[in-house]
Amino acid sequence: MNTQESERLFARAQELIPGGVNSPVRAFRGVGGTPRFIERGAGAFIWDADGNQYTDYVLSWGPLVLGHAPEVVLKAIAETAAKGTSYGAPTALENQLAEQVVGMVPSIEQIRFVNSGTEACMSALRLARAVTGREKIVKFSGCYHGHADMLLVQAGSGVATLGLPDSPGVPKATAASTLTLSYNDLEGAKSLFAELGTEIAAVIVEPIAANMGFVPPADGYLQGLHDLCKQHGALFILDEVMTGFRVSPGGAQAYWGLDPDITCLGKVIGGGLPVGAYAGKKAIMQQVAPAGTMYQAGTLSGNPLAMAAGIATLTELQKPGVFDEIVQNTHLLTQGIAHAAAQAGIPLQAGTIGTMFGFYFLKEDGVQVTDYATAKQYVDAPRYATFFHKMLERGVYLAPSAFEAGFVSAAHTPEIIQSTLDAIQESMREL
Ligand SMILES: Cc1ncc(COP(=O)(O)O)c(C=O)c1O
Ligand SMILES: N[C@H](C=O)CCC(=O)O
Repeated sequence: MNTQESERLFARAQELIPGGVNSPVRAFRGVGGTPRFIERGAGAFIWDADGNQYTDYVLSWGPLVLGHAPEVVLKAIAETAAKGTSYGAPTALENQLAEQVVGMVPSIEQIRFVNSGTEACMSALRLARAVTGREKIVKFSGCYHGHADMLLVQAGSGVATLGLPDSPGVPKATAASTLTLSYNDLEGAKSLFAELGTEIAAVIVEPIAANMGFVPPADGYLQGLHDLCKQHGALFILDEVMTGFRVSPGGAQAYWGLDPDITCLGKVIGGGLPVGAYAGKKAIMQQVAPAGTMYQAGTLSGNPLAMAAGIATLTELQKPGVFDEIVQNTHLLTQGIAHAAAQAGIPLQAGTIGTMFGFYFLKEDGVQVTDYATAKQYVDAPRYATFFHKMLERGVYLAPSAFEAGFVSAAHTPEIIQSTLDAIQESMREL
């Protein structure tokens, strides 16, 4: 495979941009080699600067649930852009996307749009602190909620991939108000609340821990966390930036029957443009300025192009059969991955919920990853790196890290999935 142009672009990028990338996970540090510079995408495929074609299971890290460059989204963006790109004043499009989200996601009564998942989580926590008058927050090791100071504590995603310490630059006092627990350990949460319950403003959790690979919640775990919050007067924040409109059209909360106080959204809600949102019960959201006193703002928040892309994406996703078909194809893929590993005699843990999936190469049989500690202990990251490159050579683009999830889109047909499975079988046989 010729990658000369990507290599040339990467060399220049490293002179201009730290590490050559504008978000660390893109740099291939977890798997080695040169990141591919992408020139275009269509449907399930992307093409790099050297003209190589890949079936894409990263999909811009989740947002592209309809695949690359879907006509409905491009048309909505073009029609909106023809009228202007930003006004810094309200538009009907914001109402329209808000109506859609309120209609789709069970717990949401009001929503505030921002520009990224980071902003959504950061603002949700400020709101929780404002509402409760408390300062401490609880997060889970290996979960990632963006890069706001108080959330860069035992974080997942690139922080986990690069094995970084908690980031320099985060004030000690800020980090001190973030308490961390192990994901899936309800007893640990109970002990913490028994000790510090009156000081805790909120628990923030990824419903599926998908920034340390793919770790589903144990039965009753998420509801158990919410019950603890209720008992102690803390708010329960569900970070659905990744799971929103992916685990089900109503997100993980609809899938598991949860009723969070605040929900964080991002990725799919912007249809591939930069959008995030925090949302929840009206009584809580009414504390946000100018309805209330908790301040949060944004020059480009509710940007018309982004709103139009989000509306088009969610409209398409709600058409009969569209979501279910993606789910079926995601299952097909995950079953095939597990089957290929079994045939090759490779210890593997694979999982899928909705349109998300993930798999770990394990160091031994009979172990299971349930949290960040077991992910670090049991996952064979070097084997994933070898596999990743074999797949890349065969034209399949997976997440360049053993600790990230995968995504399927409406453009991934059973035929495309089958050709990926053929590549998986061949690659696993060579491991
Ligand atoms: C669960 C979760 N929350 C928050 C974020 C932060 O979103 P963004 O990268 O848009 O700031 C991400 C992804 O990056 C995420 O996966
Ligand atoms: N795992 C991250 C988000 O889900 C990857 C996106 C990024 O940080 O660039």
